[in-house]
Amino acid sequence: MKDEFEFINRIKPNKTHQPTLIEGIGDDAALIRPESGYDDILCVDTMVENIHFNRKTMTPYQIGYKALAVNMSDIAAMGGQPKFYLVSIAIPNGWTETELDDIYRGMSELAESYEMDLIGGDTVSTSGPLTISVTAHGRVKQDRKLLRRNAKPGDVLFLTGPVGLSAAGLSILLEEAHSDKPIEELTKAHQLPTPQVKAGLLLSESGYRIALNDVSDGLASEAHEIAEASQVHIVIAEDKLPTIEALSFFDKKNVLDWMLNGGEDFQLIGTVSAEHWISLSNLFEKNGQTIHQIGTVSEGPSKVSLNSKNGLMPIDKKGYNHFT
Ligand SMILES: Nc1ncnc2c1ncn2[C@@H]1O[C@H](COP(=O)(O)OP(=O)(O)OP(=O)(O)O)[C@@H](O)[C@H]1O
Ligand SMILES: Cc1ncc(C[n+]2csc(CCOP(=O)(O)O)c2C)c(N)n1
Ligand SMILES: [Mg+2]
Ligand SMILES: [Mg+2]
Ligand SMILES: [Mg+2]
Repeated sequence: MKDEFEFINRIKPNKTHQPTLIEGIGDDAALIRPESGYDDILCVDTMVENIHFNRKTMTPYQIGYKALAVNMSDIAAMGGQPKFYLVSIAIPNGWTETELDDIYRGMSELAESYEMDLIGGDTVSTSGPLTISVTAHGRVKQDRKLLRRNAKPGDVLFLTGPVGLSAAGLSILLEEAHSDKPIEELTKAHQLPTPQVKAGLLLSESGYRIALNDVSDGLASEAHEIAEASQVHIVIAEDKLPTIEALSFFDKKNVLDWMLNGGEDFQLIGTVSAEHWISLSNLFEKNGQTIHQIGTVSEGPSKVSLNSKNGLMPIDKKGYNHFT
């Protein structure tokens, strides 16, 4: 890159969507106006080259798209509507201007479909790997937030869609797993995950008491987070886990491990009272969204078990961990 100022001018959006934006890119910081009746949601997730992606697994466009998608997923997991984002990027030598533009194109095309505005960020050089950190802002109606601590014994455990696809896709991209059958759905799930914003909004608008989490580290790990925050025992029924045909081309043991511990699927896992489950699933059907019951919630102590044909077995918080 010749000059970071020229770069910032290039990535600056030439139009914005959100009426609550007062000042976007260009001053010391962005200004947004709070909206009465809503709480603001703020989150940040970072992607680091060789940890979250490498040159073989993701194109620059996909890196940008996913860096924003994972943050929209956390907004969705709070039941929120995403509104704004900021991007901090540390760029090593060797990345071309075209590649950097492609990273931003990946973000802006995803942002555009949700009318999210880029309102700031930071651009630095680094002697380390490319690192991109996206801060997202969203809003949720006051008192409609969907917290991990909301689960209660007797609840239904649900999932918005199949998991394990991203881990399968990653294994294929890393050439650890192979199949002659069509597997594009798996690699795409890894590279261009869809944040479940519409599902999160439906869950929030339902008005029911809902515990919710997005599947970034793996189904088992996210279920543990709900179990710990709510002090409950979560039971996942193996035969109720939704799947897709492309996963059936792989060894069953691998598939179960991808499903439970793979992560990066960004589906939403949550709980709702048994009383409200049918009307919630009807609401999803009416709105063209999927939701599946995958288990139940019972009295603590907090733990997660898998109910399979071998009986009930406790499962560990074995998902992705950066330091083990
Ligand atoms: N370095 C940090 N400093 C302050 N708070 C942090 C830090 N890292 C995580 N947190 C906070 O800890 C909580 C859990 O974060 P975590 O990153 O595990 O959630 P997540 O984004 O849902 O998961 P993932 O990062 O796997 O997508 C959040 O409230 C987050 O803001
Ligand atoms: C090249 C390559 N190797 C391994 C992985 C797997 N991986 C990395 S981070 C993560 C969990 C979410 O991270 P975080 O907790 O930081 O949100 C997973 C499953 C990958 N994506 N790319
Ligand atoms: Mg995080
Ligand atoms: Mg999350
Ligand atoms: Mg996250």
